[in-house]
Amino acid sequence: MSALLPTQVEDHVASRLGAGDPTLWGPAAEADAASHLGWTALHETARRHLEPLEELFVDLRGEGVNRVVLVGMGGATLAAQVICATYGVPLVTLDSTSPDRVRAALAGDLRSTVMVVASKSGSTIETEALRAAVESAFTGAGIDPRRRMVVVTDAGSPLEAAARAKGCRGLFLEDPSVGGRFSALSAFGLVPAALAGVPVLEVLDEAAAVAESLEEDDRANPALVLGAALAGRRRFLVVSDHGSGIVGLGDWIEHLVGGATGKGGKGVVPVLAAPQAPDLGQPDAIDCRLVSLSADDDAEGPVLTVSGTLGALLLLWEHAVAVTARLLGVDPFDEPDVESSRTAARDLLESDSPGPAPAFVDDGIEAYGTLAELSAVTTVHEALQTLEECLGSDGYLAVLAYLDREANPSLPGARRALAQRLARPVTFGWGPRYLHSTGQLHKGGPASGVFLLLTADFSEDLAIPGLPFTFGRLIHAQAAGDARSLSEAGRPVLRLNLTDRTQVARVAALLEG
Ligand SMILES: O=P(O)(O)OC[C@H]1O[C@H](O)[C@H](O)[C@@H](O)[C@@H]1O
Repeated sequence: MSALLPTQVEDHVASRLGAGDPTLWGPAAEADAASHLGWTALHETARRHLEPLEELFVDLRGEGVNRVVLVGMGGATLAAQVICATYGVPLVTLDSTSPDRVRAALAGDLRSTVMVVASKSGSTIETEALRAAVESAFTGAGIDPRRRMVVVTDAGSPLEAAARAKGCRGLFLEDPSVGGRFSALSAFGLVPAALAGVPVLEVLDEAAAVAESLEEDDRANPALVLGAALAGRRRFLVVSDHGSGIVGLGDWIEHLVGGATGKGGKGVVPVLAAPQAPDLGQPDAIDCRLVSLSADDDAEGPVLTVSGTLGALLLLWEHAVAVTARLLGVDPFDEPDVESSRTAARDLLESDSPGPAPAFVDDGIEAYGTLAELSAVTTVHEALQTLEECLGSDGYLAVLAYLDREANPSLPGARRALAQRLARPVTFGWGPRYLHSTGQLHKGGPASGVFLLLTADFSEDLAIPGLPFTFGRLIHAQAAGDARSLSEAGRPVLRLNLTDRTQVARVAALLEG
């Protein structure tokens, strides 16, 4: 697995990365890399946030405010979720445009709530819509939203300007040179976690304790070992947690690996799985086990075992994936295929057209797709078979559910049986969340994925204050927009729209076969 390792040592990749050398990914990526390498020093530079954070924490607690609702998408929220979950500290993350999910988050106790709005760009549509919804809920409850809103964004973003104009309770600015997928140890990871009650200095200290070793041009450097292993022949990274104690790290790894490597037809496809998942039987799968620091590595066969403290692991994976991107010959910091879905969703929101009619309706489930074969089928069962027949011997199936994750907790469980039945890796993502995680990879990575999108009609929609469409319309436009860009990228896509949410169980049973 480590055939690629010696050249990384000879090329001084680790020390050059530590020194912020933008030439590491080749001439085409140099300009982009030059403005995205601030993350390698975050374990030191992010300490500037700690004092103001502590003051704000004490003030808010003094007012009885101890519930943190984090509003944001992808890299703006995933690290804070891992940090809070690992420390066992509650954090409510609002990263869904499902009307049901938004309504549920707003139904919590607003008197004890502070909202953290996190967005690097400050212009992500979901974040904007969710911020408006939470703000209006505060106002409706007789609470001044400015006193309960903390903003984390890049210096100079439109969100900074809006936060200043409004006069919100806290404003934490991050350095725009920190690449979004590499921002775990920045204000994006630290601010929500600290306000929720995590002693975040510990996380920075853990990262600082390993930082030097990750920059050593040495064959034993774990970032080089991991980075080289991910860039080998095997294209599926099956990540399973064997008691690492780091809760939710897989979701964060999925976003980092998918977004940083999945482009130009290349990339590593992350698959989050339980131990002994059927996906591991495939010859092109890497068995990557997250283990606890004390675990013995007694695994047999080609297995990657990764352990460390939380801060160390966040920094290790960032360094490793930057190395993998170099070996694959891609720019880890760009996302050339993310915009197409956003544009398609915007077009759909602006259009008055009702959109294409379903290919067929089977007992209340509407099937949409561009596969020519769909015109010959009339049942969901046959449509799924048609999609599955598109799966090549090097392919994967992605199930992408634009549903309320809290209301459908068992749906991801269908993944295992499906992987067993298809004898190919299967990934599962919640929409629109995955658009900001594996969305880049699905459209721009290896052209071997086939896609099943699940959407649903909502019995009760929800208005978005200040925007001319509802959350229900937004989530449908996002799903249909991604289906369109996946099809345009040549990927087989089937979208099933459930007109009644009880049909989730029927679809899950069909998937399990
Ligand atoms: O932080 P924001 O600018 O709101 O961006 C949120 C997310 O948007 C995009 O989808 C990127 O692919 C993600 O890496 C990013 O985390």
